[in-house]
Amino acid sequence: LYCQCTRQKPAAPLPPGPKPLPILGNVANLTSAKEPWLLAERWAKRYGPITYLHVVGQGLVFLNTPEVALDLLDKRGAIYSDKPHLVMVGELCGCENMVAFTPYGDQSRRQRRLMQAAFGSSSIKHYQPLLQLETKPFLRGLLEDPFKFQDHLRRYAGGLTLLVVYGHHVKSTDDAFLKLADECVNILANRIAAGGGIWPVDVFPALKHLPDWFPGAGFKRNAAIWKKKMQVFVDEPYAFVLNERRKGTAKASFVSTVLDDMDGEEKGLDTHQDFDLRWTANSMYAASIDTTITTLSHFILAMVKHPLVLKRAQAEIDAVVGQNRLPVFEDRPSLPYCNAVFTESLRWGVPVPLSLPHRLTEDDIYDGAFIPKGSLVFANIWSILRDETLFPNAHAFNPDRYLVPAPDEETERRRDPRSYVFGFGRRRCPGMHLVESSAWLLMVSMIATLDIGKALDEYGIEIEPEVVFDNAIFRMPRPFKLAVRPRSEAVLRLLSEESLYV
Ligand code: HEM
Repeated sequence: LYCQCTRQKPAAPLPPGPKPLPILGNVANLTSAKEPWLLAERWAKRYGPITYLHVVGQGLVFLNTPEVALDLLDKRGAIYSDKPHLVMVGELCGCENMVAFTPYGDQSRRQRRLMQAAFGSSSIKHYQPLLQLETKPFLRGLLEDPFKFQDHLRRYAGGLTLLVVYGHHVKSTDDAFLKLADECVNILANRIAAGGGIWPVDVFPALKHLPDWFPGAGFKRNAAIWKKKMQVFVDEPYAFVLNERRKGTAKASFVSTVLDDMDGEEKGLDTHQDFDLRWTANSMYAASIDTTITTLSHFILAMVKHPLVLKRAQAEIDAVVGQNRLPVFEDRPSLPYCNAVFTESLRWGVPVPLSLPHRLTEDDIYDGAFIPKGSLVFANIWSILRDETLFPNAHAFNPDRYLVPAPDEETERRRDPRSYVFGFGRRRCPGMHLVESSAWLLMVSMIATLDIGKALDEYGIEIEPEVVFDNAIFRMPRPFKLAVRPRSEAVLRLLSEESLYV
């Protein structure tokens, strides 16, 4: 089949996969999938560690075990780190400079160096006081209107990211940057990248030469509007930091840290660096919102479904922290059960189940199978985190699985979901150290202050949360019903006090 699309003769058989139709390939297999990761899991069970299929000649490869994902995406990272070249998303909407879409090369390496410098594990402690600022407003919002928990999470993730990336403190939902950011993330997720970001112009690139007024060229007119909006979102918060620095009032943030480091250099910022920094900062924002909402929604869902886990975690917090203050990072080593709940939430939720696709830049042979250049390669994180040998009774939410010490370091690494949930290789999530602090803090703060459980219907009968997934990239549950109550009067008093951290 590969020979239908290229005149080259494959050097070995392609990896196994579902039988394709002539020319169209596996279009039918994919379009019917609501939760594509379930389909990928079925193929993994049937065909083994690597699955291959194609859609109109475009190869799609799923890597279904940790070994294969590490061997290819990590060890052969030099050829497995490019991104799909998308005409609509990249060229026409101007997102080609966003980190998650940047082709592999000098630009992507420069962007990742910036993120590593500012968001590497050793830098995160500088942001920890900022992370505490957004906790109380979130908890208050959740108590006021529990059904809107995802709106509160969106506001929380937005506020936190503006703070950490640009040092901008959001004080109300009318905040201009927050509104701009919300609008742009919405355009990106629900307009530009809806349907996986593939548009007819990606299949037939000649369409981009249609005149804007031409019938059917509406996508070009929309792209021009969206591109302009995204540029404002890239420039305005960045200009805010430059201005704050001129006034001497800038807070520590991703942008200010990078600029401070560059001040030491003789020439200051050249145009390249300036361009890289403003786009990299913007990418951090876009990448953090849906991932954070998804991760924390799964934690809340787990608490609704498992009241005994919540009780046990609360008892641990009461013993270590008491009820007169919120947990802080220094408490973390004394909270092993809460840490296990956090780890299990990452595993059970699988926020980005098929990771983001990497594009293979050279033909490759692995374990006797031929993987063609240009294939889009997906790490099947979902199947790895539901693997019964790694995680017995894998569908159950069970923090206890981490409480028995692992016999050795290798087992410890293999059973830690962090080895997988953030992807693999040179495009691995650069926000993972931030999440490790921010999501942990929010989870333990919820555990410390709130009773989270099932909502009751008009007859006082508990409503089982209905769990539905609509998004093909993020495993974000549709908002479900729940009940949230303060654990005590003391909690209410604590939450009404303003934060004094900054
Ligand atoms: C629990 C929350 C999160 C999860 C599960 C997650 C997961 C992922 C995954 C699976 C990828 C694809 C990696 C790959 O291609 O191999 C990714 C990429 C990325 N993530 Fe995250 N992420 C989270 C939060 C964040 C946050 C908070 C930020 C920013 C502050 C962020 C920034 C990024 C960026 C910029 C990329 C693109 C990297 C590249 O292509 O080089 N993520 N993330």
